Amino acid sequence: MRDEALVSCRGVGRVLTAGRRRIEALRGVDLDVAAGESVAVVGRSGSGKSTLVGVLAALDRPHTGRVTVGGVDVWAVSERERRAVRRRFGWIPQDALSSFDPRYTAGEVVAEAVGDRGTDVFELFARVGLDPGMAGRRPVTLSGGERQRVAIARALATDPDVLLADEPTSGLDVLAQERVLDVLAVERGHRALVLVTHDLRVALRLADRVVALEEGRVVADVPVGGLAGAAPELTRLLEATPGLDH
Ligand SMILES: Nc1ncnc2c1ncn2[C@@H]1O[C@H](COP(=O)(O)OP(=O)(O)OP(=O)(O)O)[C@@H](O)[C@H]1O
Repeated sequence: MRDEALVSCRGVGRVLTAGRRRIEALRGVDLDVAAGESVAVVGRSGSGKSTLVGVLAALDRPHTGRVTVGGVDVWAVSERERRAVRRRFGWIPQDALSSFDPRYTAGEVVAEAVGDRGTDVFELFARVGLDPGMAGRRPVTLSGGERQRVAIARALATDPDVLLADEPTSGLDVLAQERVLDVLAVERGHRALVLVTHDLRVALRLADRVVALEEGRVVADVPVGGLAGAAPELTRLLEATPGLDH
């Protein structure tokens, strides 16, 4: 493990089963994320990106290997200690709406995450570019992009060391995507960011490093500056991304 790694995976494997099918969703994954570092995880559908995020956040237990967060071996400690590890992560799901309690207003969704921390909910709304007047609305009445920004405000409510975003702009129109990316760009560097994306342009804009998965394996782990001429998986993604100069 590099000394500066905040989150570290070594030899991580995770097997999922669907009926009789046994899927090795992750195989021997080694990955380090340093404090304040921004890492994009790319790869085609089913390559294991979401599974990796669940393992990084200490939510899902790997079947092989080890995950450490801040030097804590996540699955070797008590459940209580693991919960403390989980609080270091802020989770921005792909589908914000289904992650909200339907009984809550947008403000209540964020207030619940704030808990007794004393952070101002309206300030969090302003930070993600939402009119504080929206706090009284039910998320179902908000646009997709606004909901996603509520999810970011909720993730920021705990002042996490790591923001985990799983396809945070999927299904949004271009303008809404831009707004979400702008909000994440402000957080970049202040805390670590692990961003799952299909879109290499998003990776180039927000990440310091790009990690590519293929069939559960890390096939490339390169600084953004060194993308051109990198591993074949990345080259294919670059070629498949329209409008990219490379
Ligand atoms: N709950 C589950 N039960 C069984 N298999 C699963 C489950 N979730 C995912 N898988 C399988 O595990 C593999 C990795 O899935 P994962 O969702 O991590 O990929 P992904 O790269 O995030 O895909 P996508 O880009 O489509 O979200 C895939 O083959 C998927 O079909």
